Amino acid sequence: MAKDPVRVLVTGAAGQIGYALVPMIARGVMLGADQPVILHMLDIPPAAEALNGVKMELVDAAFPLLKGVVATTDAVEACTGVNIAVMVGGFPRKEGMERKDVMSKNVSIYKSQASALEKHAAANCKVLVVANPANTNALILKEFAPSIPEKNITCLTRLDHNRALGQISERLNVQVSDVKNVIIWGNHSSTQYPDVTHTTVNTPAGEKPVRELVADDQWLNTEFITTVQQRGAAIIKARKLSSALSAASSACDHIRDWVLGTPEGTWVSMGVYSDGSYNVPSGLIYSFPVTCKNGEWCIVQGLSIDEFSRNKLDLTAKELSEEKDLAYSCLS
Ligand SMILES: NC(=O)c1ccc[n+]([C@@H]2O[C@H](COP(=O)([O-])OP(=O)(O)OC[C@H]3O[C@@H](n4cnc5c(N)ncnc54)[C@H](O)[C@@H]3O)[C@@H](O)[C@H]2O)c1
Ligand SMILES: O=C(O)C[C@H](O)C(=O)O
Repeated sequence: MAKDPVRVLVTGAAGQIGYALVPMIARGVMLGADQPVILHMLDIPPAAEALNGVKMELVDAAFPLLKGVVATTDAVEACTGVNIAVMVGGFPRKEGMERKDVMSKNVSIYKSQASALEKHAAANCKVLVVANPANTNALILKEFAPSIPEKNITCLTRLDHNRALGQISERLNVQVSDVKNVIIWGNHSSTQYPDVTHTTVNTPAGEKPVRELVADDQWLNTEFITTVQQRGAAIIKARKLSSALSAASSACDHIRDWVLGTPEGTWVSMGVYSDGSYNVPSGLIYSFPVTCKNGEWCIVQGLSIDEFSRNKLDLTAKELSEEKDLAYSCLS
């Protein structure tokens, strides 16, 4: 029997990530090749004509799984009945701007959209915040939508996770699909900590630790980390636009694994509400290693944290606490 369609909201759908993301969702990349979808696309009035153009293209592409499209500038109409909300709408970082510069523009958007989601989304709607500052926008959304369970509000650090996998794959000249269990700790910013302590590579001789195969701790502890931390800025410098196809693809990975589950023995990185695990202060949206099953994520427990890692976990937590204070000062 055919499945009922799932309603997926994409905010900022007329923007560049939106343009890459909506066809992926309509093709089944996010929820599976047997899952029909109804797309809800929200943007602001100046982008209404462009949004309508995206809707026209979705019709023209004749996606078999796409059972309907709502394209609107009305947040209530956009949020009504949605099962999944991918929050991309906002003001992107331009060359030379720090993420903090975009804070005040974006947190007020997330405060108002929190109310629309809380009142009109389907019960148990899963929320993924992509727009920067992603962790802090997600935290504001959580705080101003108190009836949405905190487990349902997450932010995107899967792009950073995938970037780390990509760097290891290039360095070792192995398939990216053979590398697993990197961790992105903390903020989706240049203080994030890409950690390969527990990362392995599938080789003809079995699974091997990345540290053993790379055999260059100096590179892993310096250049590898900064390359992943600065990758967003490097893309902006090269494209004069922030990353879009990789962000869209990683957003699909994030929701797919959350809804359909992570493969046995594999974890992924998600920005989730901290509960004090790994002595990260509670009350932040912080990226942790998680496994997912039956539509629920769970922080991987018991991983060893050495002194080098501890300092990096604390540094990015400190930045998130400061961002939280700044966000509240922007809102007051
Ligand atoms: N977390 C990540 O890994 C990651 C990666 C890349 C980009 N980003 C962030 O994603 C966001 C979107 O990037 P982009 O390149 O698509 O930007 P973009 O400017 O191309 O698109 C943003 C869209 O949001 C719309 N918008 C603005 N305010 C809105 C509102 N109140 N409601 C609905 N829509 C609104 C704009 O009109 C625009 O169409 C940016 O904040 C960017 O920094 C995050
Ligand atoms: O760094 C940015 O502002 C862009 C985006 O978050 C990215 O990681 O590519």
